[in-house]
Amino acid sequence: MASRTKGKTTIEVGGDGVAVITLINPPVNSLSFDVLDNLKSNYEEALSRNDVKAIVITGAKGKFSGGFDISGFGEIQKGTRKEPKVGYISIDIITDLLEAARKPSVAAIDGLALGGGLELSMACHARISAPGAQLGLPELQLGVIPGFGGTQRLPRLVGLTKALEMILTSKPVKAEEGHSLGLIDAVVPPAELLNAARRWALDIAERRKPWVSSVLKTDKLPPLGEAREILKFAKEQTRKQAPNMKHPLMCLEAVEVGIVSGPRAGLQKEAEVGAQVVRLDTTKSLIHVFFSQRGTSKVPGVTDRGLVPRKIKKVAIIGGGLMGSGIATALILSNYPVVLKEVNEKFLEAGIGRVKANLQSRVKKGRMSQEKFEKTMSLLKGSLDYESFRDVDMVIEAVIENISLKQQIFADLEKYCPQHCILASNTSTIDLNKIGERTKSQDRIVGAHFFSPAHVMPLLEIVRTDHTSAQVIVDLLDVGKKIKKTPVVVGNCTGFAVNRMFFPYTQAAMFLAEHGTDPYLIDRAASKFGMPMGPFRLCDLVGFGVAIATATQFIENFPERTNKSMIIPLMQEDKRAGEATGKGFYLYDDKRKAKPDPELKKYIEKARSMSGVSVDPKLAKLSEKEIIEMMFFPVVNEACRVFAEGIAVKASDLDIAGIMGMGFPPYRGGIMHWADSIGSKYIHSKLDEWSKSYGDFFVPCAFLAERASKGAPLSAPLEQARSRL
Ligand SMILES: C[C@H](O)CC(=O)SCCNC(=O)CCNC(=O)[C@H](O)C(C)(C)COP(=O)(O)OP(=O)(O)OC[C@H]1O[C@@H](n2cnc3c(N)ncnc32)[C@H](O)[C@@H]1OP(=O)(O)O
Repeated sequence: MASRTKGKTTIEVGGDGVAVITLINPPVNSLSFDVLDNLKSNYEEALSRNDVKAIVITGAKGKFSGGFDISGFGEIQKGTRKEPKVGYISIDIITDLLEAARKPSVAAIDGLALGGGLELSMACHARISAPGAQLGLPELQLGVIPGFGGTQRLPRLVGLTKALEMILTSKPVKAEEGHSLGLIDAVVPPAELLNAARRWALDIAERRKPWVSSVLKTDKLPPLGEAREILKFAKEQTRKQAPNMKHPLMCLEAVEVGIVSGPRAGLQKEAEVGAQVVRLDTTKSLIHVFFSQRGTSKVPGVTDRGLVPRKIKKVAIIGGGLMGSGIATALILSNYPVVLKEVNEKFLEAGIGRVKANLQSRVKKGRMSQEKFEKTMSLLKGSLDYESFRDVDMVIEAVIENISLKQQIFADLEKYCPQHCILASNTSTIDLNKIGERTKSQDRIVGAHFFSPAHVMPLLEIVRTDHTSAQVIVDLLDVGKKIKKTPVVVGNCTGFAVNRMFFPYTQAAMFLAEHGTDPYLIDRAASKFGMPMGPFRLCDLVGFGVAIATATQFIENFPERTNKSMIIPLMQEDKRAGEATGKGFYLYDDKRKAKPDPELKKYIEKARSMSGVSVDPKLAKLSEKEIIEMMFFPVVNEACRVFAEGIAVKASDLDIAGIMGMGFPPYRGGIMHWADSIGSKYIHSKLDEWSKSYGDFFVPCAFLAERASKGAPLSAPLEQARSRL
């Protein structure tokens, strides 16, 4: 059992005969076991008291509930909490005690009702909401299923198709949409919420309003044949979109049982499936990702010092290329006024044009109104000089990767920007100490490494040097959150965390191709493993220019463990440089669809002969599992180095960096979490074996060797405070 209580509920009975039960468990009133125990006692009290005619359930401080306390799943997985009897919460408490009670209840929803929170409200006999509240069942995203009756009640309230959409996408709807769907009975201003809910509850008690048990509704359900077709289609889509996960299909089974055999059988099935999914590896990984993602903005020695983020009122961006314009888009979308500086009118116009195009694509997709487009664009000003930099609070430099150019820019910035201004660079490879060499402002120099396209990709690497002040990091963490990025704070080194960890991924792929493994098989194996695309398709997407520039940095900085391959340079000589040129490892049609190219063999054979490599019969016949190991164990090896060097504060930060920056499948929990699921001993032994046959690229690092010798997890914190940060 958990040692301290987490959250509670209170009950207050008014003169009108309404008992108001309030969920209290900051910050999101999650439904911990303690809250649920209290809720049960308060409900029983309300039902037994003669002065109570009806019940209202609400959440403290403007939030109904963020759902079941997710850490409870972790406790069950680790065995530190005894699992409640199957169906105890969803059937015994929520259905038989709450919904079947002889006194009506109304949910008064403000802020959010997610997961178990929405499910609890659906068991009430009506739901009143404040405008804008978020309503959703995001459980699948966490690897679990709606387990408090959501698989049964949501289809009965909003119809099967809409319910499946909400469950399968995990996307919430706003209260207003919920109202039109039939999920919410009335939307009222926040100040009137509680009184409106009290009146509604009394109206039900006195039969002036209908007494609806959602679980017994049938009017929104399609006829059985149609329902089976809808479910069949949903299952097919799910198998296609989430082939490596079991829980979405298990969830659909619970929905199906409810429709075919009735809600009681459905609730029972949901409870059984709910208990099973908690033990799945994919679920453990997704829950790890939930907490790790929130953990990235907790940086020891920085965020625990009571520093308050300063207000960033205006930001300047230098360079309106792909990155600069993407960063500008991300900032204006979150209401930051931005000055975009370029070297001449033509480039400036092109940069502003790119921002415009980014926003226009939202308007086209119906995700932004024309009015909002104009308002957002009005936050962007162009400039050809530094005059407008005199009142900016932050500058982000996003020019080409040229050290002396960057040094000049930072020296200029020091002259023109106010003393408090944060001086950030979006460099992906260059040492920040070198960039700031010609200034005396080292404490306010920081890396703000965005991933392309910057207004879409969710990761922001915040790179600090030994001199960057904690205040600057706190400020940038706050900006990151405001522009809806997941920030990860990392140390200064070539490639920082993401590029450095994942460089061996492409390196290993080139090595295998040169030694006889089919590149298209490699890409297929990577996609099946869960990567958004394989390494060769990725090289085509980023373009060979970028691939060669990055490789050069790595070869210079880590010569002992880089595998030099001529495949890409040879293709580039022939003007095939990736998707932008219509061909690279693949051929591309007008719709950018990739098709394998038989000509590729020619380049690989030539590269092979230039490097004096011959086909290795063993490597030419690798299974998909072996391909994955040979590509990802070197990634694990580099991640270990990054961790051991203190470039990342926590192993879980590397998990998030890889998931958000490279698309490593979240249901594998991130690179370090995945490695630990395999075991340091096995990974070490494989790398060791390959290094003996194939050279230094595979040599396991000292950190990995040490952990393997002890059988210790790779993600365990460093024993000594060796962090450079
Ligand atoms: C049986 C049931 O069907 C199963 C369930 O209900 S599973 C739970 C379903 N609910 C969810 O998936 C919602 C998860 N939470 C969220 O999406 C977001 O936290 C939110 C939209 C509620 C709020 O977002 P935001 O304001 O950005 O705050 P965010 O930083 O994410 O969370 C604030 C804190 O609340 C915690 N938290 C949020 N939801 C939680 C939950 N359901 N359980 C436990 N902790 C939760 C976060 O871990 C974080 O803690 P920290 O401050 O110590 O890092």
